[in-house]
Amino acid sequence: MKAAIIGGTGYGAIELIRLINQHPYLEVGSVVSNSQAGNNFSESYPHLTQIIEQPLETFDVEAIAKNNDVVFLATPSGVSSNLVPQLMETGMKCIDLSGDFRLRSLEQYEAWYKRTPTDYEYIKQAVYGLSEIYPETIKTASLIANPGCYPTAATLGLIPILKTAIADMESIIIDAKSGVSGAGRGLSLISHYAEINENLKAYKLGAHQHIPEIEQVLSDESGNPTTVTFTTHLVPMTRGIMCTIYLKLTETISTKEIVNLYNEFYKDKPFVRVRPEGTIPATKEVLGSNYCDIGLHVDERTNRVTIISVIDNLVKGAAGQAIQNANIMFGWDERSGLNLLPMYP
Ligand SMILES: NC(=O)C1=CN([C@@H]2O[C@H](COP(=O)(O)OP(=O)(O)OC[C@H]3O[C@@H](n4cnc5c(N)ncnc54)[C@H](OP(=O)(O)O)[C@@H]3O)[C@@H](O)[C@H]2O)C=CC1
Ligand SMILES: CC(=O)N[C@@H](CCC(=O)OP(=O)(O)O)C(=O)O
Repeated sequence: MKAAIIGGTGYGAIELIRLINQHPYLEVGSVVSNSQAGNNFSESYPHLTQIIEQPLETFDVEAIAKNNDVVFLATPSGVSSNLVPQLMETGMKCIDLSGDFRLRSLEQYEAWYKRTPTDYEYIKQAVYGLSEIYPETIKTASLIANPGCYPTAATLGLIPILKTAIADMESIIIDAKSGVSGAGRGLSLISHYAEINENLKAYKLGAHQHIPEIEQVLSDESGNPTTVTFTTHLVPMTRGIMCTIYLKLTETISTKEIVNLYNEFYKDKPFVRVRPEGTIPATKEVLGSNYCDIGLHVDERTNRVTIISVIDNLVKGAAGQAIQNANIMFGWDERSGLNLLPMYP
């Protein structure tokens, strides 16, 4: 099956190509670029010389529909919302990595993304692609809103405990850190070498576009309107996200019991690894892989639990989860093309 990739020279696209290139049922089809159409792909990414040698194409809906079976959009928010309706009209299935189809409320989208939302018709059709939690709806979807990188790590870390009666729902704090590839390939002051090297920055306090996305998922999964305090930080590394999550417990429970609870919740989910009591995951332990690793610790003095959830932002946080969703949509083993050992060191 051929996969078209839009936003061809960005980091999400290049990661999709890496994964599709070794997928048993998918192959790289059209690679579409707004800025580099006509150039050879390996001019943008010389590390793929003699591996992906094909011209970057302009966005031509008919050609994409004729030559491909599925489309991955690795385009920014505000761009995907223009392209997806055109692609869907041809009957193609779309998996969108941007935030354009994730929020059910148009008002929330406008308020947090500061942009005009897409047509509600498409929001209604979009299925939120958190693979471990919504496999049944993903199976029948025509449009997947692939989750944001921070929301993937945060919600996978929180959902099992929110399903119990032991979580104080008003006490959730998510302290999140990302490597700079999370900001994409485009140049910006925040990720400029001299600005981020040997530096640690908090950003978008109380204003991050992932706040309503996290709250939407947690509200759905807990059955109660849920708010969170969510703070993002940029750290001087290339890949990786760590969410350190704190919440108060309403009952006494040991670390061992909570680890058991998470193990039970994720027992059939190959990409979530719950760490044994006493071991705490680090970003490097999931680097280049589709794993989300979760570590847990109950502080019996304060009756708070600390949850550490780590992913590679470009894999489980973007392209890897998009492939996992394609696997579920097309009825393949969800691990197809994703049997990647983390790269260490
Ligand atoms: N980086 C990450 O860790 C994650 C990213 N995402 C989301 O995935 C999407 C892609 O992100 P990422 O690859 O990192 O970003 P990049 O900035 O690296 O790439 C986005 C690409 O989209 C294309 N593009 C940019 N502006 C326009 C435009 N106006 N019209 C058409 N195409 C345009 C460009 O490629 P070209 O000129 O070749 O078309 C650009 O390289 C974004 O929506 C992002 O929010 C989601 C989760 C994690
Ligand atoms: C490090 C960094 O800058 N990360 C980005 C994540 C962007 C992203 O992937 O978000 P959407 O897909 O929701 O647009 C940020 O914090 O905005």
